Amino acid sequence: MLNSSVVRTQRRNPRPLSLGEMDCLEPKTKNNLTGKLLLVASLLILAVIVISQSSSFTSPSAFSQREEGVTHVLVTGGAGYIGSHAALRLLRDSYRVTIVDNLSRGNLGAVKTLQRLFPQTGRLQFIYADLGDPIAVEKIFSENAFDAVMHFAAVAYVGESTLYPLKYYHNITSNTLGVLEAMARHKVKKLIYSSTCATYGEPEKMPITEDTPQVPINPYGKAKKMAEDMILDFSKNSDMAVMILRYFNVIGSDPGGRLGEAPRPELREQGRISGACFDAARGFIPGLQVKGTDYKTSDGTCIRDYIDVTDLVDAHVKALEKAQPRKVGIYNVGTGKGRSVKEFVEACKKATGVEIKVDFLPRRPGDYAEVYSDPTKILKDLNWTARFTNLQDSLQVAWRWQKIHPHGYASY
Ligand SMILES: O=c1ccn([C@@H]2O[C@H](COP(=O)(O)OP(=O)(O)O[C@H]3OC[C@@H](O)[C@H](O)[C@H]3O)[C@@H](O)[C@H]2O)c(=O)[nH]1
Repeated sequence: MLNSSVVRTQRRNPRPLSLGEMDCLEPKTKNNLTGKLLLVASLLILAVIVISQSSSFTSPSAFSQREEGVTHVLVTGGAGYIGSHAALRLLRDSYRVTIVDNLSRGNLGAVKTLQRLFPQTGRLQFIYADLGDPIAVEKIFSENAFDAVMHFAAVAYVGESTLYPLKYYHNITSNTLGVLEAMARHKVKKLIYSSTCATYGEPEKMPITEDTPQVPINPYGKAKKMAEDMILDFSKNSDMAVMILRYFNVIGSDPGGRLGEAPRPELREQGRISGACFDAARGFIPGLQVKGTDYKTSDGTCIRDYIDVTDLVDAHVKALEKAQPRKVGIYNVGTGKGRSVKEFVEACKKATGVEIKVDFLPRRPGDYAEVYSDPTKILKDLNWTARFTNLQDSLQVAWRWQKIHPHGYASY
């Protein structure tokens, strides 16, 4: 729920937002009086902006034209955990970035942080829009000259996908189709697509190479696989440069402490192991629930390949640089090492310094026993390899941010 009709209009008719306007997108408070005061303040801010045509407001025209030597990247889902880290890296490397996000899973605080870090006109703009809205998507592509798209925007919880499969097919598969069609209409030449190891399902042979058959076993993996298939079919008769990155399990956060993975209390039941670990360490939940102890693995718990978000965004930038017209590159992005959930829990205890209580539960629907990557191809082709491979260190970096932001970007 957002706090003004202005905001609803904004999502239907998207345009870049200034920092002041972004305040209108903050979640509605439960306290009525505070809510009304916020609404009045927001409207006043909007009025001031409209009257003064604020000079600090990043000019949209800078984004509507190409500039020699500057690559303009549309980062969908750029307010989210991985997307915001990618935007930070792109901005650091002097790319021009347009973030599009519907803030359903993303965080305005991440965008504001980026705006504060990169206040220069023409570097970063934020558009509040839903990729499921074809009119909004067309407007975004017709008013901006993108050189590339990094398509992160997606719901991404395996457990949730088993409960609400249609949400996943809509948000992942259908929205990717919309983005792809808009890219084709507006001749955007490069696509870096966020795919997942969940597209492989439960392979018989480990480690997983890019040639391992994709047999997804949950709606999340199936929705991503269908999106991949659409992209691959389209690319057969297109000059688009395509890179499909299949991430393994992403952890960690910006070593500079500027960004992190904001907790999502409303999705706690379906959340990822890293979020559960930090919630348990903070005392927000009574303990960490290990879901499944009877898998055919060394200690009975699932094996995953945990990849640090800093390494992951590095893979994106390398993919962007190396993407070639009429070519598709498909790469696993992982460390090549499998760690059990029990090992993860031990690393989490050490990283947080909290003796977390652990409960052992039955299996979670949609889970596969063991996945870890063979990252040989990405090393060979893109000269990329994971550098942050110590689980405890990655969790410690993330914990530093989590401790300062127990309620995500809302808490300072
Ligand atoms: O509270 C929890 C959460 C998770 N787990 C277990 O931890 C393991 C990892 O689960 P997560 O939910 O963190 O991650 P998943 O492996 O299901 O998928 C993850 O990796 C691939 C990405 O593309 C997905 O977006 C991401 O959700 C599973 O075995 C799961 O059952 C728990 O034991 N307890």
